[in-house]
Amino acid sequence: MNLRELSEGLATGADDASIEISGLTADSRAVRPGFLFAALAGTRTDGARFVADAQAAGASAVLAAPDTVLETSLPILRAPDARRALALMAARLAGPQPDHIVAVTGTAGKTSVAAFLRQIWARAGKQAASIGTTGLVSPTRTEYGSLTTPEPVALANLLAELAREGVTHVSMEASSHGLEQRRLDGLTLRAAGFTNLGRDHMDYHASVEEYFAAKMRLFDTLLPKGRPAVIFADDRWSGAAIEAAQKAGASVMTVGREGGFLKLKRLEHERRRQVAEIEVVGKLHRIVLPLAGEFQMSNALVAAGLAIASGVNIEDALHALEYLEGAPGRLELAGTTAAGVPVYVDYAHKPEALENVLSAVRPFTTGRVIVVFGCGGDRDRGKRPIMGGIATRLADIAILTDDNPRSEEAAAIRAEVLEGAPGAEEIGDRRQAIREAISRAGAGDTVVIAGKGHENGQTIGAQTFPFSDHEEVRLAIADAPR
Ligand SMILES: CC(=O)N[C@H]1[C@@H](OP(=O)(O)OP(=O)(O)OC[C@H]2O[C@@H](n3ccc(=O)[nH]c3=O)[C@H](O)[C@@H]2O)O[C@H](CO)[C@@H](O)[C@@H]1O[C@H](C)C(=O)N[C@@H](C)C(=O)N[C@H](CCC(=O)O)C(=O)O
Ligand SMILES: Nc1ncnc2c1ncn2[C@@H]1O[C@H](COP(=O)(O)OP(=O)(O)OP(=O)(O)O)[C@@H](O)[C@H]1O
Ligand SMILES: N[C@H](CCC[C@H](N)C(=O)O)C(=O)O
Ligand SMILES: [Mg+2]
Repeated sequence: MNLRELSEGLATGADDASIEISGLTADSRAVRPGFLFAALAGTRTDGARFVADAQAAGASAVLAAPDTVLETSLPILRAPDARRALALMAARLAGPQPDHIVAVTGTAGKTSVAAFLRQIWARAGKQAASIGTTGLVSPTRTEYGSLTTPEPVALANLLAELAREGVTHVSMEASSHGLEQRRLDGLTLRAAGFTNLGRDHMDYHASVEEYFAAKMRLFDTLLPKGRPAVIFADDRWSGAAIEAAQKAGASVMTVGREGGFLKLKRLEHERRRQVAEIEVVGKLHRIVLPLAGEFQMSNALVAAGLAIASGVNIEDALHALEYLEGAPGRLELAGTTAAGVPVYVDYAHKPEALENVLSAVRPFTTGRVIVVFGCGGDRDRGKRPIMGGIATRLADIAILTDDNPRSEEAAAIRAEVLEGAPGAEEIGDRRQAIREAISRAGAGDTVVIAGKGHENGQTIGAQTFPFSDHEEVRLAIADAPR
């Protein structure tokens, strides 16, 4: 595609039809001959500093914001919102995307909703894929991912590839970083969803209001007017989300106990399943959800709402809930000890998630709830004592351990968690902590290993060492004295 076709209506300043553009990137290190390099200001540095590198690597043009100072002989494209222009150009260059793309945002539940929606679609006979924290799952492949919302160029290429492979339905996670950084701006959404808002990423967003506003970009900027916004109705932020979506001209469908479209009338918890009565347009449906934890019922309702919003009929969408499999590492039963103690692995690495998962196991625990938890380094520090408080308040035994310390001193992270968790025991070595929890558990107890979920490595300093909570649980159970 030439520079004129690529930039028409998106950026100005250079529209040379004789320049062929072979690819796009915002990273000078990824530039190949014929690429357009987007020089973007970031959180640590400014892409403008790397224009010479990009040119040396063969870049044919540069895209930048109006006020970015650039020293280069390359043609320069300017756009008021250069990140958005990059996403739109990436989509234009990559080619057609699947017809039905649905994105879900919220502090917790995105991965689960995206996975559930893919499963509902698949059961309805659609060629469906999901993209998010746990990677890509499509009818033909499963790939581990590193970001919750991939970067715009990678995302546009992946979507075009999926479309070529025959995928028609894609569910995606929209993280607040992804929304704020315009990673999803090149997508045309059929519908969008909201689960809840809690504390997270206060290192990145200046305030909760700003964090919420970033999430609302999904409705006010990305979702075409008149399309369905499926909103979980029982959260503290539901009212504000409904208002934002309505203001943006979306067709709002609410789900949950307070839901107007899918209304949860009754819910009975069993150890490994829940029985729900859901009212839809005046009719009551009885559903057995084969997953534990009320939050999974909430996620299932959002997913069913989105499936219906994207064309699945009501009966089929609700019936599909009876076959749902949890996303990997989301309140996932990783093993059962000789004494019959269930050991769950869960990705709770933020306050509300930890609170929810510990509350979810309480109803079917006759003995003690034992939790192994920690906090990652180079992330929101404010959540550390809060999570410490939740663990000691809601578990009978709280064992504090390391998550991914990244560049931080692990002991210093633990010290910050301990400020809010005076009663917690401290075992830095995660493997040891898991073994200790399992060896102490007796009949009637429940063990929760929180924080890392599906992750298959532990990042200490700049290195990631192979580590799986699932594997450690299995080994600990196998080695435990009977
Ligand atoms: C904090 C954050 O979100 N950073 C993202 C952001 O980087 P940035 O623009 O701030 O990067 P920067 O280092 O300041 O560099 C500025 C620019 O110079 C460019 N550069 C830099 C060096 C060089 O040699 N050449 C060059 O061109 C960079 O490519 C960049 O475009 O934009 C980059 C390009 O899109 C992202 O890769 C990067 O994500 C990093 C990898 C990251 O870890 N992000 C995490 C926090 C994240 O996005 N998480 C969310 C949410 C997770 C959750 O909800 O729990 C996710 O969606 O995964
Ligand atoms: N609807 C919900 N309400 C509260 N907590 C939830 C909900 N859904 C999931 N959780 C908790 O949050 C954890 C992460 O769930 P999930 O991966 O589905 O969310 P996410 O929004 O994708 O999170 P992340 O941004 O970390 O990828 C779960 O392991 C569980 O502890
Ligand atoms: N997408 C999240 C994952 C956190 C996972 C947790 N195990 C941690 O390391 O804090 C983030 O980058 O903040
Ligand atoms: Mg996720």
